[in-house]
Amino acid sequence: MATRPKPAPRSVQTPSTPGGPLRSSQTPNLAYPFLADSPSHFLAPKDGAVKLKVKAGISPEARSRIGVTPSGLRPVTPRPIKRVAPPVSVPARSRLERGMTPSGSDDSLRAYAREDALGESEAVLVTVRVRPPNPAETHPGSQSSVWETNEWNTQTIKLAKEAIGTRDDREWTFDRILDPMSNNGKAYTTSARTHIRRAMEGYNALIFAYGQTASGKTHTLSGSPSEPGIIPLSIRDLFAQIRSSPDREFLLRASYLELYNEALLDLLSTDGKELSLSEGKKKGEVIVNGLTEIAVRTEEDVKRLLSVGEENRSVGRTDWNSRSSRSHCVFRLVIESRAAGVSDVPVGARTPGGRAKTGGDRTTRISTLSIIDLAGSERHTSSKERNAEGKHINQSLLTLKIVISKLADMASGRNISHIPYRDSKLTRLLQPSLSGDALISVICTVSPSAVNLNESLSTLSFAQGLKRVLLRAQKREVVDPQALIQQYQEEIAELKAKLRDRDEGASSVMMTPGAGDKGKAASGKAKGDMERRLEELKSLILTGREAGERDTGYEARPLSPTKLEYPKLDYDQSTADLQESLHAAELRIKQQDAELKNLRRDLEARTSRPDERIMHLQDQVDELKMLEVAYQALLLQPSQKVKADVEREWHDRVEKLQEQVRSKQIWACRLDENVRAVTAENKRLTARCEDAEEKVHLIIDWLNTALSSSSPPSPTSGLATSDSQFDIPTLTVEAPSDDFGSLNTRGRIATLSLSAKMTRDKFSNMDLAKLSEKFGSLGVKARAGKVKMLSQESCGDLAEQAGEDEEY
Ligand SMILES: Nc1ncnc2c1ncn2[C@@H]1O[C@H](COP(=O)(O)OP(=O)(O)OP(=O)(O)O)[C@@H](O)[C@H]1O
Repeated sequence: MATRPKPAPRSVQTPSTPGGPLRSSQTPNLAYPFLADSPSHFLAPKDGAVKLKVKAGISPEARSRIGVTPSGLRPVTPRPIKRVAPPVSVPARSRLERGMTPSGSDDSLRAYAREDALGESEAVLVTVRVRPPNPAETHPGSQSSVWETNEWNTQTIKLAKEAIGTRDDREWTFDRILDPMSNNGKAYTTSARTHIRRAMEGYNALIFAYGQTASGKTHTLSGSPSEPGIIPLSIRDLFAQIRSSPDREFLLRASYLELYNEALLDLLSTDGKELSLSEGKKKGEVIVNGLTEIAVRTEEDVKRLLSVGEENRSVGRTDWNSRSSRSHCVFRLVIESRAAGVSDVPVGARTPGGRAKTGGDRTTRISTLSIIDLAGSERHTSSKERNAEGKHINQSLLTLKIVISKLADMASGRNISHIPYRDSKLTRLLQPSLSGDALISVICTVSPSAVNLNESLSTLSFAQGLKRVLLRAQKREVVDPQALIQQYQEEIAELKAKLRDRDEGASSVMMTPGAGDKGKAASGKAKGDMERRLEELKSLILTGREAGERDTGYEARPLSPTKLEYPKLDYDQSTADLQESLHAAELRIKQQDAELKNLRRDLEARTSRPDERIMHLQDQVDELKMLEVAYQALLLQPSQKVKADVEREWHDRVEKLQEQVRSKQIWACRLDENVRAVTAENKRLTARCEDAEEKVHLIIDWLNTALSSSSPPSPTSGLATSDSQFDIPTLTVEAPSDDFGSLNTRGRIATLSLSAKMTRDKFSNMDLAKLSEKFGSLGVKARAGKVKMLSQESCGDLAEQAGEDEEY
C-alpha cells in the first residue's frame, strides 16, 4: 500500500455503564489529540475509556441504518417503541419557492438563479473542468490546451483545431464548463452549492469527481490552504446555513473511508481493519459495518477530522502525479434536523386537561451528503505496486462506467434486466445514490494536454452517459424514534424533568431527620452526572446562535503580523513540488488579474444612468414585440418555400400534360392520314369490285344461258363448244389483268373456265340450287396468266402445283 500508516495499537474498551445509554467524558482523546481541545464534542464513556464512535448512543435499528456495528458498544437502554409515521416524501421544490435570496447585482442574481436551477433538475448535474497546463505541458510556441471553451457560452466545449489539427468538430454540451482560469470557488458555486443546500433540506446528495489521473480531482475537491476545494467550502457553507436557521436544530455526524485495492478502510480508525458491506432493511440500502461516525459541532471539528483522514489516506507518486490518490475516498456527513424547541415536550406528556402535548412539528429531516474523490483512471506505470493498484482502480471505474451506461439506457426506456452494482465495491457503495435516491453532481476533470486526449475523450463520453441518467431524489422528513436528534432531544427533556423533580424533592430530603451525609452525597453525585449529561447532549445539538458562537474557525481571522511576515517554510518539500506550487500560484495570480480586468470592463460597460438603460431596454422590448407580431403574421401564411414548392410541382405537371397532348395530336394526325388513305383505297377497291361484279354477272349469265339453252352457246358469246358431249364451254372474260388483284400481273387477259365436263342433259337436269353441291363454292385461280373458276376440290389439287400459283 502506498503511504497508509501501519495500524497503531489502540485499546478500545467495552464500557459497561449502568447510568444510561450515553455518557460524556472529559478524558482527552488519545488516538486523536485534536479532540482534547473539545472533548465534549464527542461521545465517550463515563469511565474514561477512549471512545470515538458516536454509535454508542444509537439504538440497534438506528445503527443498522447509519451503518455502525454493534461490536464494542455499550448496552443500549431499551426505549418504548413508538408508532412510526411513514416517511413524508416531499417533491423537489421549484426554484421560485426556494427561500434563498441572493444579494447583489442583477447579473449575480441571474447567475445565482441559473446555478440554483441546475441542481433542481431530475438529471445528474455534470460539470467539466479543464485543468491549467503544468510546466511540463507548456512548450514555447505551442497552444497550451487542446480544448476550446467559449467565453460566452459556458456550457460547450470542443477540440481546438489549431492545437492538434483535428477534424473532430464535435461540440459537447454539459451543465457547466469550467475553463483553466476558473478557481475552486467557481467550481463550488456551480457544482456543489445547490446540492449542499438541498442536503440540508432533507435530500440525500452525492458529489463526486471523475477523471484521469492528475487531471485535478483532488485539487477540485480538497484544494489547498490557499485555495480550498469543494469539501472545505461545503462545510463552511453548511455551518453558515445552520447559523442562519435559528428555527431549526441540527445534529451532524461525519465519517471518512477509502476503498483501496477493493478493501474498505476506515480513515478515522487506525486499527486497519477492513470494513464489510451488507444489505440494509430497505430495498437497495447498503450498510458499511463498523464505520466510525463522529459528531461534529464546528467547521474546525470537520477540518481536524479531515486532516486525520488525509494522514491515513493512500497516496503515492506515479509517473504523472507526485501525490496521486491510490484509492477512492468517501467523506460522508449525516445531517439530522428538527424544528427548534420540540425537545422541551417529553414524549407522552399531557396537558393538565389530559390532552397529549404535541410540542409542534416532530418530523426529523435525515439526509446524507457524500463527497467522493475517485482515484483516476490510468495507464501502465513504471512501478509494480502502482500497476497492481491501477488494475483495481481501472476495474472499479470500468464497472462504474457500465453501471452508468445501463442506467442511462434504462432512463431512455430500454429494457435492462440487470445492473452490475455488485461487480465492484465502489458501485455497491454508490448503489443507493445511483439508483435514484440522491441528487448527484459530478465534476469531470480533463487534462489540457494532447498526450492525454484519448483519456479526456473517454471522460467526456462518461460525462455524456451521466447526463442521460434520471434521478428521483425525494426529501426525507420522518417521524422516526430512531433518529438520533430525536433520541437526544427526548433525553434532554427527560433529564430536565428529573432535575426539576429532584430540586423540588431536595428540600424535603434536607428536612428529613433520617437523611444521612452518605445519602446526601450520593444524591449530589447523581445530580452532577445528570447535569453533565444534559450539557453534553445540548452541546451536540446545533442551533443557529450556538453554531455561530462555537464556530471559531468560520471567518478566517487575520493572521498576526509576525506570521504574515515570516510564513512557515517547509524545507522537506522538493524543489519540483515548490516549482509546481509556484507555477500554480502564478497561474492563480494571472487568472485573478484576468478576472479583475473582466470585472473592471463590466463595471465600465455598465451605464451610470439607469433610466437611460431602462429606456434602451424598453426600446428593445418594443422592437422584439413588433418582430413577434410580424412573425405571427408570417406564420399564418404558407411559407415562401412551401409556395415555391407547390408552384414548381404544378408547373411540372402542366408541362407533362402538354407533352402528352402534343404526342396525342401527332398520333391523331397520323391516324387521320391513315384513314384518308384507307378511304381512298376503299373507294378504289369498291370501283374494282363493281367491275369484277359485272364480270361475275357475265359468268352467271353464261351459266344461265348454258343451263337454259338446248343448244350450245353461240360462239359470238365468246364461249367455245363441243359437239358430242356438251362440254361446258370455256368462258373467256377479257379484262385487265389487275381487275383480279395484284396476282394477275403477268397476263393481260384473264380466262375463266370450269374444269368439270358434263353433258348438257346432265347439266340442264341439274338443280341449279345444287350447283354448289357439284362445284362447292367457286374460287378464282390465276394460273399462267389465266383466271379460272374452280371447285374447292380442284382448288386443293391445284394448290399443290407450282409455287407461282396463288389463291385469293
Ligand atoms: N485547476 C487547477 N489549478 C491549478 N492546479 C491544478 C488544478 N488542477 C490540478 N492542479 C494541479 O495538478 C496536479 C494534479 O492534480 P490532482 O492531484 O488534483 O489530480 P488527481 O486527478 O486528483 O490525480 P490522481 O487521480 O492521481 O489523484 C496537482 O499538483 C494540482 O495542484
